[in-house]
Amino acid sequence: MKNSGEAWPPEGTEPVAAHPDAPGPGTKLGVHFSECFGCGDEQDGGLHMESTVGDGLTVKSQFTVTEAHQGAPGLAHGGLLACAFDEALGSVAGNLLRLPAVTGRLETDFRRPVPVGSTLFITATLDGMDGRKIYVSAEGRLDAEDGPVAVRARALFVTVEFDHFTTHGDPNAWKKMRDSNRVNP
Ligand SMILES: CCCCCCCCCCCC(=O)SCCNC(=O)CCNC(=O)[C@H](O)C(C)(C)COP(=O)(O)OP(=O)(O)OC[C@H]1O[C@@H](n2cnc3c(N)ncnc32)[C@H](O)[C@@H]1OP(=O)(O)O
Repeated sequence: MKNSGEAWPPEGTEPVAAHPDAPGPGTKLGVHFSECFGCGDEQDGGLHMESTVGDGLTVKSQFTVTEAHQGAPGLAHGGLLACAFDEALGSVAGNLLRLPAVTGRLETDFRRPVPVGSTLFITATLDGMDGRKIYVSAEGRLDAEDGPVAVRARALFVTVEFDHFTTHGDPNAWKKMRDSNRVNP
């Protein structure tokens, strides 16, 4: 991944294999939580991203930019693009490792404007782990798998215990997510 700044992944990162129970290449991932801003189908203003496991340690996601996602007129808001990458990067970490984790650090490089009506084809890759630290990176191409690169991102996710979500979040929403059988705690 050609980002600016230091080497990626950092020294000390170890390669990882997908969890034996991780979904295989070609598996459509669906919605992990119906109210998630990134993928939820009960979140009207959300990004409604769709993701599929790719080859190797990748997840492929698509995000179509609508008028609800504008910053400048006719162009996607950079913060929402960062959100799309947070979702894609979290999906590759969570689905392939089957570990609960949260975003600790997220970097984005915006290389081209992303117009309303366009679709970003995002490929997120699991780069490795160092203890609780999970390193992931992604690039988003405009309107086709082989379109021009519009956004690159990389992130550090940190594994947490499940009580992170019930202690700091909404236990009832967590129960709703478990009951929907869309995530595997
Ligand atoms: C099927 C499922 C689908 C799942 C699909 C999911 C898709 C959804 C994706 C959206 C995900 C999100 O937005 S999550 C929401 C946004 N993120 C958050 O709310 C996280 C808020 N932050 C925190 O709760 C905390 O800071 C933690 C948990 C990240 C870390 O706290 P901690 O548990 O006390 O651990 P701590 O010792 O501080 O950090 C552990 C190690 O990580 C390093 N570390 C921590 N933060 C950073 C950082 N920003 N930059 C560099 N390094 C960091 C530390 O130096 C340390 O390294 P060393 O000493 O070990 O070397």
